[in-house]
Amino acid sequence: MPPVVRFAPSPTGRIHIGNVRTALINFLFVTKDRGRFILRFDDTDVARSKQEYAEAIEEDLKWLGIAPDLIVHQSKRFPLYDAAAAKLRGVGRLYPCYETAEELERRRKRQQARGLPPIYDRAALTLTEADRAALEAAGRRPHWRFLLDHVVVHWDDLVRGASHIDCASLSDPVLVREDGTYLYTLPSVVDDLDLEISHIIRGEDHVTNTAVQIQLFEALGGANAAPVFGHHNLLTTASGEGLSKRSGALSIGTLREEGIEPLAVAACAVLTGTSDSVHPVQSLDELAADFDFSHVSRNQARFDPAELKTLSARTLHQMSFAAAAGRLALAGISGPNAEAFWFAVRGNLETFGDVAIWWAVVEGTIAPAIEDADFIAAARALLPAEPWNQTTWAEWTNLLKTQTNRKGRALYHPLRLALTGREQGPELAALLPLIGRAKAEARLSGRAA
Ligand SMILES: Nc1ncnc2c1ncn2[C@@H]1O[C@H](COP(=O)(O)OP(=O)(O)OP(=O)(O)O)[C@@H](O)[C@H]1O
Repeated sequence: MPPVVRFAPSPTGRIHIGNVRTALINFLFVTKDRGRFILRFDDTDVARSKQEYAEAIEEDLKWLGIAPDLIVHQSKRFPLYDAAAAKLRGVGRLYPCYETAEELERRRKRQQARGLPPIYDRAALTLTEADRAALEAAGRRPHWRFLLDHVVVHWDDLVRGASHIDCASLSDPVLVREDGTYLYTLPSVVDDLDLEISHIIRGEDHVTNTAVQIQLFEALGGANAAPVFGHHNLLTTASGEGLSKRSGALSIGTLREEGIEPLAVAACAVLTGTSDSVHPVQSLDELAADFDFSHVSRNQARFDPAELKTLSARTLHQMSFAAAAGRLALAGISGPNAEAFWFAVRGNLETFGDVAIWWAVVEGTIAPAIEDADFIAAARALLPAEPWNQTTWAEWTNLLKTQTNRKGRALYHPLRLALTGREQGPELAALLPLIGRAKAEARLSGRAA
């Protein structure tokens, strides 16, 4: 059976590089085996979730090359959660509790003072029908806890290997609040069962939820209903701080606005914190082919925006024309010279937007900078006849070298300034035939052309 995975963000902000690590690792995992990738919005918290964030997350994933096979919103699936809660109540695994937050806090402090672990003491289980009726008559509304089995839960984690949690060391988790709303745990498991998720791959911020969830999977779906789990390390900022959608740090939207390449974001998000080097890639398929859970480190990994910027430029430097052509066309760069143009300039790009500068140099009008008028006049007089090709530059400058005795920077720099109006740039051997003789001659005469 091909794997089915999900990426389950809460739509409470723009996704950041850490969220994208999770999304991509899931996506790469199923890409290899032709499985399904489900985007599930954990939007049961209606106060904090926003449709505009959900749309932005879809947009950001699309920009990265992730096309979900299915998109679901938890806010539209409440009847499923109600049915699951009813089933748990029916088998005695969901019980009402009436303690207030203050009472629970006092109890925790007493336990700590006596050197006991601060876990819920299950006092509510001893309430009689009459006790409950009295509490409700006094205006108390229950919250509902899942009755854990006090056993050690084991799972074989895709990243962390053999893992276990002793559920006797945990409080029975609250699944339903006083106001009837659900905490994250129950809807998550209900949907994973309903959508037949085979692998839950997520950040290690969720490790502590796993044992509870495995018990819930079994309570709702029977023995062995739990999927395979994998918890990868988290990314932090360069100074080691955690990332949060709500703070907006290192959001994909910002990186995109800065002109960072999506494939560079993907490579950085996936390869940082693994034993593989962070290197440019040509496609998500290439990343997928090389991805291996055993390469993922157990430690948190720092994400360095400076490294991403360099990687983005390196990604452009090796991008094929086929990959660039659509975007070049959108920037108005097409026609018979487009491919030669791309190969001439890609090695000099910091961001893709820089193509406009060089397209103006070869196709538009620029103001030349004449540094050494006599030399430039001599160069103009020696311009070869067309047709021009990649060897024209060498022929022309060799001739100039012998005639003027110039070499190195003194020979090349004034020519570059006159022909491109810029101090630096792509190899002139590649640019010159694209500029063409008419423009070259005009620029060497000091005219804008
Ligand atoms: N820093 C991180 N590095 C890697 N994965 C992360 C990081 N932060 C969150 N994730 C993963 O992203 C997925 C979506 O998580 P979630 O929507 O809770 O994001 P969040 O950034 O923690 O959210 P919020 O700031 O809204 O609390 C989860 O699987 C989570 O493990």
